[in-house]
This record gives sequence, C-alpha cells and structure tokens, in this order.
Amino acid sequence: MIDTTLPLTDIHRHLDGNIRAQTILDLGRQHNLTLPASTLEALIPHVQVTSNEPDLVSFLSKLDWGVKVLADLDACRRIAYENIEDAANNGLHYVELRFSPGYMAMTHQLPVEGVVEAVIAGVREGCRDFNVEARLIGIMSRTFGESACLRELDALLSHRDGITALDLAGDELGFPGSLFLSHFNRARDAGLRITVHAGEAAGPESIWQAIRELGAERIGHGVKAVEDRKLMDFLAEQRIGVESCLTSNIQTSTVPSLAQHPLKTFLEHGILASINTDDPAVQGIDIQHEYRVAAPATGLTPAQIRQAQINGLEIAFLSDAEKAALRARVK
Ligand SMILES: O=c1[nH]cnc2c1ncn2[C@@H]1O[C@H](CO)[C@@H](O)[C@H]1O
Ligand SMILES: [Zn+2]
Repeated sequence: MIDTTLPLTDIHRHLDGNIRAQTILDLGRQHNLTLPASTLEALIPHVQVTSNEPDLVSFLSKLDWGVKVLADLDACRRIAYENIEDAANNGLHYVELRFSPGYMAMTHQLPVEGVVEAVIAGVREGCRDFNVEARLIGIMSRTFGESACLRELDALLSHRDGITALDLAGDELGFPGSLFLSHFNRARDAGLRITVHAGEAAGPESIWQAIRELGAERIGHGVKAVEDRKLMDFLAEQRIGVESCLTSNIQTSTVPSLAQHPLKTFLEHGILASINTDDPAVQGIDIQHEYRVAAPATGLTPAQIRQAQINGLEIAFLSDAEKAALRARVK
C-alpha cells in the first residue's frame, strides 16, 4: 500500500500534538508537576483520544497535557527532537512539522521567541541524527484571539530562516479566518508559504476565504470542499493541495465514518490531496496505520493511495530540486 520506491511524507503533523505519553510522565516528574496519573497506562486516557470526540474543540483539549509539561525551553527542544526520531521510526523520509509557539509557551510563561528557537534547534539535531528531512510550519492558534496570534507571528518572524510556512489552527468556528487578514499579509510579505486549517469545523466558505483572503496555497483538512463543486474544480485547476488526515476527521466527528470520507472524491476530481496524520500521539495512530488501514477503509484503490503518496511530495513546501533529491535518495 505504501510504494517503497517513493518518498513517504507527512506534511500535516502537529509537533505539539505528538508528544509521547512517556515524555509527558518524564517531564512531569522532572519538574515536579501534578499530572492526572502517575503510570503510563493510567495517563493514556487523559492524553489520547480513546473514543471519538463530539466535536473539534473537545478533541483539541486532549493536546493540553502535552504542552502543560513544557516547563522550560529544554523540554521544547526535547519534544522537537523526539518528533524527528518518531518520524524516522515510522519510515518517513520527509516531514513538515507544525507547532504553535504561544500554545507551547502558555502554561509556564516561556518566552515565545525562545520556544521557536528551541524547536528549530531540536528539529535540526534530530534531522542530523536520524537522517530525516524536515521543514517547520509556524501555527497561530486562533483559539486565543488576534493579539495572541500576533505575538506568535512576531516570534516566528524573528526566526524567519528556520520557518518555512505559516498556518492557522484551533477553533475554526469561533475564530473565522477573516480576523487574521493583517497577520497573513505580513507573513506573505516576509516570504512565508501559507497553509490554513479550513473546511474542518466550518463550511466551504471558510476554504474560499483562506484561499482568496489569506493566500492559502494548501488547505489543512478541507473536508467540506466536497459540498461545493465549483470549489473542488478550483482546487484542482489551481493545484491547491489538500492535506487530508483521515482518522483525525473521524475522531473530531467531522466525518461520520471512513467510508464517507471525501478523500476518494477529491482524488477522482484531480485534486492534489495527500494522506497525513495530524496529531499522531494524541490520536494513537501513525502514518503506517493511515496508509494501511484508514486509506483502504476510505475506499481508495491501491492506485489512488499511490497517487496520494505522490501528491504529498508534489505539494510539499520544497523546491523542485529538493523534491528531486528526495526522490533520488529513496529510489
Ligand atoms: O485537527 C486540528 N484542527 C484544528 N486545530 C488543530 C488540530 N490539531 C491541533 N490543532 C491546534 O494546533 C495547535 C497546536 O499545534 C493548537 O492550537 C491545537 O489546538
Ligand atoms: Zn491539524
């Protein structure tokens, strides 16, 4: 199901939604923090989705313990490093890791710029040790409002060289993209690539808004595009990539079952849609599961799964030369 002669990519993966449960325990002990449980087994239900959540915001609360143990910048560096180790262990050749520096800084009032620096350092070390290629996407967590997002953007732009793209994530219904026009104008002026979580909790209009007003070149999830044929035509014609996260969409109750997931329709429509994880540690899945279990359950043929794998690299935030180098390395 995975074509081993092609690079395996995950271009929608939250670094701060992929903190090992064991690391949450370790950091809790190291910093004398009170956790809801003291053994791995008892902690799991607090930090992992064990049955589907009623909506996106309930799902997102499962990420909170992971960032609550980030008591210093070394903890941020550590989880970034471990993210690359996990990517290597999952057979990934290339990952785009996204993170929200303000969300990571929040509990222990860490300096937001310092968090960005620590994440860049941890990822760089990991890439060297585990032979994985990675790029970083800065997230503005819309859930905390426009001014918190501005602080995140400032911190990300202060380390512009280590950041490839900007994203908007969190509560899509409560905080529409229209609140963030000036943030994205600044990011585009600074030359950042743009991807936006859209059409997950809100409808197709949120995807149109992300493309037309925020300058999105790719869409995170984009599930609701299936309700708007003109939008699907537009995505295909303009080669706007879709970052599908199959199991995530079930766990957030965005889609009722894998059999009803629109990824198959997107691929049949010629949209450059790809297969990704989202928050693997919180979801209790990995990229192998998404390709081997979730994608077939969505009704994708082996050829469609292969096409999605090709699309992942095609829409990656890399130059043509960098993509060619990855292809050459794997084949
Ligand atoms: O599936 C998702 N949809 C929307 N936002 C998400 C998802 N997963 C994580 N985050 C959000 O991303 C930031 C951490 O990287 C947090 O704001 C978290 O709530
Ligand atoms: Zn996401």
